[in-house]
Amino acid sequence: KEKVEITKEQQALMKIITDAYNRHQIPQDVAKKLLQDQYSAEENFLLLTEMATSQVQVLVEFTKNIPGFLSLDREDQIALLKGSAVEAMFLRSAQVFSRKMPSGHTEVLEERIRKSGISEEFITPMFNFYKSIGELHMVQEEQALLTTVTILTPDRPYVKDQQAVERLQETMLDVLRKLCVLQHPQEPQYFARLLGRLTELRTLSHYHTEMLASWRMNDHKFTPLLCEIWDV
Ligand SMILES: O=C(NC1CCCCC1)[C@H](C1CCCCC1)n1c(-c2ccc(-n3cccn3)nc2)nc2cc(F)c(F)cc21
Repeated sequence: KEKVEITKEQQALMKIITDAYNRHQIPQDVAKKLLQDQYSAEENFLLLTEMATSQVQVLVEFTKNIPGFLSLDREDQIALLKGSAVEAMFLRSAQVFSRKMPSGHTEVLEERIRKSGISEEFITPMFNFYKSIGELHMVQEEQALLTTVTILTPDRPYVKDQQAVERLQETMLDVLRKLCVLQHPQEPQYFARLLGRLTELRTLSHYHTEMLASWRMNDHKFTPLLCEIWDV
């Protein structure tokens, strides 16, 4: 049985990333807001654009804390942020949905999201993803590292020095792999399952432009930042 051990440096790296991940949270809790009231499709769309805009700002702050990120080529930093913003948003949404809530709250939240204005065809893949993330019962270190691995994806459009990004991502994958073995000793395939979710996440993120366009309302308005990030 191979002895898996997280080194001192890896421990420090994990702490930096997890602290940054927890520090850079969405200011106001969107789940609470959705549980409090039922909104129209227009109000929900506005809420989504507000939440997504502040999430991008939070994502930028978070990436500054990823050791090595700021040493990457400046334009590559932008390419990585632009390329991962939608995935990071769906990943965060999945983590919000999977949080332990008082009984019955998750069902109400699911109902509110189903009726929010998103067109039917995207609801199933979205909730399939949310539930598959929930089933993993990730600890916060795993959540933070998984988001970091998503941001450090070398094959995003316009990345010039892919090797530099690959080296950083591999450093994070090594820590995540060890953490998975230590946190889920009964499940040797856990790390592989976790990475499999990133494939599901990329597929879901391909729908996001259509999801926006098909939101049950006319005249979709976006913030300037979202126009940059969402290609709308
Ligand atoms: O605000 C949300 N997510 C934020 C974004 C930033 C980080 C935190 C969460 C939304 C929300 C806006 C109001 C209506 C109802 C949905 N949300 C979503 C969601 C739904 C659709 C999209 N689309 C992206 C492109 C097209 N659709 N994105 C996120 N899933 C959620 C899961 C929750 F538990 C949940 F609580 C909210 C969730």
